[in-house]
Amino acid sequence: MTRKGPAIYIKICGLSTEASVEAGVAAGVDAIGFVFAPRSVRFVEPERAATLGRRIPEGIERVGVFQNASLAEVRDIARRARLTTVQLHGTVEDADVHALRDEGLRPIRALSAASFAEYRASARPAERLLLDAEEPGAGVPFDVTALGGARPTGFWLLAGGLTPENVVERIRALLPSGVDVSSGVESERGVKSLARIAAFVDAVRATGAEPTDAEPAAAR
Ligand SMILES: O=C(O)c1ccccc1NCC(=O)[C@H](O)[C@H](O)COP(=O)(O)O
Repeated sequence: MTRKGPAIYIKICGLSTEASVEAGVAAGVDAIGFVFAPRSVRFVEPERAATLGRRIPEGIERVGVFQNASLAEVRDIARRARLTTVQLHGTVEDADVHALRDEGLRPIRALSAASFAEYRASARPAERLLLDAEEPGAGVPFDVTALGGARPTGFWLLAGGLTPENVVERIRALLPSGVDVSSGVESERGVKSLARIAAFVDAVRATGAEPTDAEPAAAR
């Protein structure tokens, strides 16, 4: 793959320390994610995320990760954590996505690869998507055949079990606009490895790959 346009978008997720945020920024990521799912080992309080977010330069998205959260909860945490972006797992109402977008947040709808066919058949307007394994944040890649040969037509992130070792192969197989990683850049569950963050970003950038689809203008 030779680079002809902008680089593949990279999001590192589940950060909770200054050192890991600084490692992501230094490596040149496009987005840093904070997990607000209460039972997650990676959960951070919104105020802690706001403090960490002060180390993130403008232009890098500060993403809040939610699972089955109400619109009121997402709004409240987005304000307290100073988020630019919300990543919505679980049951997600279309009206909530539209409302959050209208309020200036940048929603990413997370779908399991297995549910993508049903989503695609619903012919919704363009929105940013993340295709993930059945259990988010578990470090397990999804079976590519679950997509039935289809893939999103707009901006979309590939997630689920990515690592510095497999990300190039997964990009080549699925041609996403960007990639999202959490477990694969950890030394143990919930503990980010600064060396693996750098190795992951280096591996993606070394492909010279360009995103396959532009981000929908309405989502910018
Ligand atoms: O990280 C969690 O514990 C988590 C909990 C609930 C919903 C989402 C969660 N994480 C999302 C992510 O970390 C990533 O967006 C994605 O699932 C990739 O995770 P991984 O397979 O660990 O790289």
